[in-house]
Amino acid sequence: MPDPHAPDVLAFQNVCKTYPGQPRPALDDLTLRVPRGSRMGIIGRSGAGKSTLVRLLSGLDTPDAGELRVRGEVLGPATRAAHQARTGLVFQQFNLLAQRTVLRNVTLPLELRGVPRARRDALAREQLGLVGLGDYAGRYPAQLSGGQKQRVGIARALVTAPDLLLADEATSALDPETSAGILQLLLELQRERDLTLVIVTHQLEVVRAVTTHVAVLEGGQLVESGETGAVLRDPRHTATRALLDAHRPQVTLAPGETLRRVTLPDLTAGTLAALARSGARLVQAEPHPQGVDVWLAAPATEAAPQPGAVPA
Ligand SMILES: Nc1ncnc2c1ncn2[C@@H]1O[C@H](COP(=O)(O)OP(=O)(O)OP(=O)(O)O)[C@@H](O)[C@H]1O
Repeated sequence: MPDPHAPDVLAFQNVCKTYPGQPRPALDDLTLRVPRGSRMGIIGRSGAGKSTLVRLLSGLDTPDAGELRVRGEVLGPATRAAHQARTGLVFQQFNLLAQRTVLRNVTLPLELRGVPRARRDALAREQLGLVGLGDYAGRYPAQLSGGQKQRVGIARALVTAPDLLLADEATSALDPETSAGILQLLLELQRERDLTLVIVTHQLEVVRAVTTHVAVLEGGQLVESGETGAVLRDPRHTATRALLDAHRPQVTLAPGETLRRVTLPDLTAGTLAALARSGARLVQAEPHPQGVDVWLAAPATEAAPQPGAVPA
């Protein structure tokens, strides 16, 4: 669990950013704290300002106004290089160099820092082992699956031993199963190394599976933030509710089908309303690691069969 008394690792204070020629700010007076050791999810619809927030966090871009503090220091020209040295980045499209082997992709950040070859090879091999790719050092990116490419991306991000990891849509290009493996890996590495993880995603299941805290952006503004469970259970802002509604499962029972078991993310009023709209009737619910397992019955069913009598 993150220590509630630890100093925030990141603090945005009234941060504004407008891109040249744009009528509206991409970030508008953003104030947000990311506790050390937490896993912060940044969500919001397209254009809400998520990638801009990551660009500022990574030191790739600067705010027009306001202040960004990292580990207690204002991020600026004097501190940027040191901040970037302690920050790992994982991208949606992996950003591997095609002409380099897996090993040489992972050693790249160490090369840029002048680490001697034997040392950087040893560190990179160690990282590759940790992400499950110990035998892939000599391969090229084109010879890897999407999930393997992302593992290389994670090894490269962590080879410099950062204490902050920024993941921008790290699993959006992957299928659900591969995605789950990558999230599990991120979770394990975050815990083992006591990393602070900031994860930008449009996938609500990623927020649910991985994050301790969540911040919701809308039109460049922070409209809601807090512990993930609380925000998802009881969303206060219409933008958060709209994001949750967009992810609610649409359950339609086939003609003749009387009962079906499905896993729902939660049983909040929004989910129940979505179920009511779909016409399905909730028969029974029980906890499930990813939410709630529910048995749904068609509305026309006179006497719904008992769940235990129906094969799952
Ligand atoms: N380089 C740029 N030049 C001009 N405008 C930009 C630039 N990058 C982003 N914007 C604008 O800033 C706003 C926020 O964009 P940003 O990419 O941060 O949103 P986002 O939440 O990451 O969106 P998405 O989920 O689609 O990636 C948008 O209105 C976008 O059009």
